[in-house]
Amino acid sequence: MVSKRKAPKQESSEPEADHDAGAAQHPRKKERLDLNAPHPNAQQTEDFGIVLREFYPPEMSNERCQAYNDGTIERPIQTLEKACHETTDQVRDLSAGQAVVHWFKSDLRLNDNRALHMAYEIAKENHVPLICLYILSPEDLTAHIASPARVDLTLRTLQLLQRDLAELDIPLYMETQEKRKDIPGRIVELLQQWGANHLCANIEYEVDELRRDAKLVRLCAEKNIDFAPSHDTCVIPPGALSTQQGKQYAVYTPWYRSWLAFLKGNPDYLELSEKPGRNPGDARQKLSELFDCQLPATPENKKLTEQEKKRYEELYPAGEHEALRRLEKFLEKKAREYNDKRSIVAGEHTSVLSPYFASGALSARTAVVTAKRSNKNHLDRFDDGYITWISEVAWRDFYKHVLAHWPFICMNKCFKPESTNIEWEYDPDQFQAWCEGKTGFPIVDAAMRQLRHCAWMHNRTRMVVSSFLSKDLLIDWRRGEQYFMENLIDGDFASNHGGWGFGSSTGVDPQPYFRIFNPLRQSERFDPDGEYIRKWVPELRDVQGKAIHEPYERGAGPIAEKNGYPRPMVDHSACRERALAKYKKALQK
Ligand SMILES: Cc1cc2nc3c(=O)[nH]c(=O)nc-3n(C[C@H](O)[C@H](O)[C@H](O)COP(=O)(O)OP(=O)(O)OC[C@H]3O[C@@H](n4cnc5c(N)ncnc54)[C@H](O)[C@@H]3O)c2cc1C
Repeated sequence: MVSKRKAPKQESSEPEADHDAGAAQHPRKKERLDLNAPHPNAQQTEDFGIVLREFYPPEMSNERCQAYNDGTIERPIQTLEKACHETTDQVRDLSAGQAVVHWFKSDLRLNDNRALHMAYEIAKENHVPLICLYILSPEDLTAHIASPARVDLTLRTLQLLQRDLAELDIPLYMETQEKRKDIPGRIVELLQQWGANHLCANIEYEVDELRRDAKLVRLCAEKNIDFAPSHDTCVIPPGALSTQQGKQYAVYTPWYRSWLAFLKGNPDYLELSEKPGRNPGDARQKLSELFDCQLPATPENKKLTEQEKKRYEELYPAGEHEALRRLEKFLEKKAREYNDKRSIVAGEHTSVLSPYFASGALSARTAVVTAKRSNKNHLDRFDDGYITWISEVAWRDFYKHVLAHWPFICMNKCFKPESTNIEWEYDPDQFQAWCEGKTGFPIVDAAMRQLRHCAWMHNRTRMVVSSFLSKDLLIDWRRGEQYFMENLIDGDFASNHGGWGFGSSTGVDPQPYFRIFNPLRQSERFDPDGEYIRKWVPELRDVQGKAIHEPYERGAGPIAEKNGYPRPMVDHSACRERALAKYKKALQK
C-alpha cells in the first residue's frame, strides 16, 4: 500500500502541464515561461511522429527536465502519495458496504497479486462478496501505442481470468470507456452502484496512470470510499532503495547490490500473496448479471489479421497457468545454462516470459522466489545460471524505479536530456528500411523480421538494432522506441525506454556513446553459424559458411542479389565516425 506518511513537502507545480490528455491547451503562467517553452527540436520530433500531439503537448525543454531533478516540479508518484496522505482522515465511519472491488490493470492474475489479495481479505472479514473490474480504454491504448499483439494477449488473458474467477464465484465485470479521463468517475459510479466502500488496485508507475490514480484517490475520498493503491509489480517498490547520499541510483550494479541486501534484510518482500478464496454462497445469485459480462471488443486500430491472431495464440498461449508452466520448464531445463547461452540468438535459451510479465500474468516476485528455490534457496550464490536470471528479472525493477524517479523519460525525453540536442537524422526511407529488415546488414534484418513475425525479439538483437538505428543511421532513437512499443507483445514502457537508452547511450547506465556496436562482430559472435539469420532472412538461406554475416563482401553477392537481398545501406565505419562527432558535439555543449 502507498505509505500515507511519505507525502512530499514541495507544492505541486502544474503537474498536468507536461503529459496528460488536453494538457496542450493549458494556459502557461508567465513566470514559468522558461520551463514551459518547448524544446528547440520540438517541431521535428512532432513531424517525425515521435510526440503524439493528439494527446500530449510539444516536446518539453531540457530545463523542465532539470526542474524535476531539482524537485521544483512534483513527480507523479509524489502526487499519488500526497493524494493518499491528504485523504487519510477524510474517509470516516466506513462500513463494509455490500461488496469490495478489485480493479485489474496490468496485473491479470490470481496468484501473488497484492491488491487482489487485500481486496479478498477485506471482503472475507466483512462477509461480503469480492467483485473484480476491468476497464478498457481505446484512447489509452492509442496514447500508449500498445501493440495489437499486446492488446490481443490482454484480452485472451482476461477471458481466462474471468473463467478462473467464476470458479470461485467471483465475477469479473468488464467494460469499455472510450475516453480515459472518464475512468475515475466511472469507477466511483460503479462502486456506488454496487454499494462498495473499498476499492483495491495495484500501482502502475507511468505518468498518466499515477496521475489518474491520484485523482481517483481524491474522488473516492469525497464519496467516503477507501482506496489505497498497492505496490505490486516490482519486487521492491520504487523509492525504497537509495545511495548513501539518499539519491536514486542511476547505475545498475550498485543498485542491484542494494536490491539484494534489501531482500536479505526484508524477506517479507518475497512472501507470495495467496490467491483469493471463494465468494460467499449467495454471491452468484446477488451478482448474477455481473457473471455474464462480455469481453470488451478489440478497438478498430488494434485488430490483428486472423493469421496473426492464430500465430500469437500458438506462440504465446495466454494466462497465468501458461506463465507458471513456462517458468517451471525454463528453470528446470534451461536456467542452469542461461549464463553461457543467453546471448546466443538462435534457438531458445531464455525464458520468453516477458509477454507474461507485461500482461501481469506472472509476478516478478513469483519468478524470483521460484528461481531462488530452484537454486537451493540462494539469491546470490550457488548456480550462476539462476543468479544471472534473477539479476535479469531485477533489471525490470531497476527500470521501473528509474521511471518513477525521472518521470520525464515517460514524456519523450531521456535520462540525459542534453542528448535530445544531438542532430538526429529524420530520414523516413532509412527508417522504413530498418523497420522492414532491409538494411543489408543480415543480423539487423533477421532481428527486425523476427519482431514482425513474433512480436518479440531476442535481447541481444534488441541491443544491436537499437544501436544500429541510433548510431549507424543516426535516426532519433525515440522513433525506434515507439516502433518497438507499436509491435512488441511484451511492450513495457520502462524496460523499453531503458533498453533504448542503453543502445543509444542516452539513458541510465548506458553503454558509453563511443562504444558503438559493430553489426558484423555481433553477428559473428552471437550467431556464429548464421542459424538465426537463415531462419529469418530467406533470401540468404542458401549462403554457406561465414559469408552469411556479410554476403556481398564474402563472395555470396550473386546469391544475395539473385534473391533480392539489399546491399548494406550504409558504411559502418563512416557512420561510426559521424555518430562519434555528433554525440561529442551535443554532449560537450
Ligand atoms: C532496445 C530494447 C528494448 C526492450 N524493450 C523491452 C520491452 O518493451 N519489454 C520488456 O519486457 N523488455 C524489454 N527489453 C528487455 C529484454 O530485451 C527483454 O525483457 C527480454 O529479451 C525478454 O526475453 P525473455 O523473457 O526471454 O528474457 P529472460 O532473459 O528470460 O529474462 C527474464 C526476464 O527478465 C527481464 N529482463 C531481462 N532482461 C531485461 C532488460 N535488459 N531490461 C529489463 N528487463 C529485463 C524481463 O522481464 C524478462 O522476461 C528491451 C531491451 C532492449 C535492449
